Amino acid sequence: MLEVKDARQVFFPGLPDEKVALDGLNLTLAEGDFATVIGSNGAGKSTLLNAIAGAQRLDSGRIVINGDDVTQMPVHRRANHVARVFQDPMKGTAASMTIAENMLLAEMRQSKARLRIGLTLARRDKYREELSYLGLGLEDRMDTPVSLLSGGQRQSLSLVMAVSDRPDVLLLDEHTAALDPRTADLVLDATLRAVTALKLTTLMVTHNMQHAIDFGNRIVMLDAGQVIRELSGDEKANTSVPKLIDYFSVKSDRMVLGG
Ligand SMILES: Nc1ncnc2c1ncn2[C@@H]1O[C@H](COP(=O)(O)OP(=O)(O)OP(=O)(O)O)[C@@H](O)[C@H]1O
Repeated sequence: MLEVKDARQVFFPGLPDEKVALDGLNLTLAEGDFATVIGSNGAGKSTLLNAIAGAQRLDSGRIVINGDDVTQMPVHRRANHVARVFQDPMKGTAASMTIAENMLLAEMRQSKARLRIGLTLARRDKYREELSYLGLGLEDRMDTPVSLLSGGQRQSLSLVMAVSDRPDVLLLDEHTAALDPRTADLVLDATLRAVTALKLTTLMVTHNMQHAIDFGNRIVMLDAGQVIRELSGDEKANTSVPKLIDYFSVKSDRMVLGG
């Protein structure tokens, strides 16, 4: 379960270019919820993910994961709870290391217990099996340096690494935005399979409204650092891209009119 309580984050406070990125944002995801997060540029999506991952300390408010208050927990300790896949395929993996070495690194980082370092046969078997679920043949290229993989293969590897230790919360930060449509679909398929099989509590930021509708069980709409609307159940099932766009324009009209 993920709870974001009264999260507030202001950049350059008191200065002329002050930016209120999170304005008392509240959000609760139950265990296994898969929420897509949409909002216009500057709505606060990345700041929200940074706050949950610990990359950014909140000015005020709290982040609670499975009942543990992690607000003050540094990013490296939060890696036991939170996994993240970024938009840039170059960001989640180490280019000069092989696929297997990258997976070992991820395992060491996420592990809740102290692990013995080393690419044992047992580990290689486990990695091979995890990679095989992608259906990309990466399990036969475990000693290939990651620099030789395509963006889509690299992003798929990032996903496998992120979910391998079943994180309490999975953050997907526009993780298919930099891929061509066919590869994006492959990575999204793999995402859906992993999130469903492992029942992961997931937040997926996307600028693609159709993806926001097609994936997950909830849609979270952000505007000006707040959740302005959430859709789930029948409301989500019956929504459409024009309806989502309408919700945003209604909100902007209100803001313009000061309502
Ligand atoms: N490190 C920073 N320093 C200063 N201002 C920032 C910083 N990060 C974000 N902001 C500001 O905070 C606000 C929210 O930004 P954020 O990146 O969270 O929005 P977003 O919804 O992810 O936007 P986008 O869709 O463009 O990625 C914006 O006004 C942005 O300019």
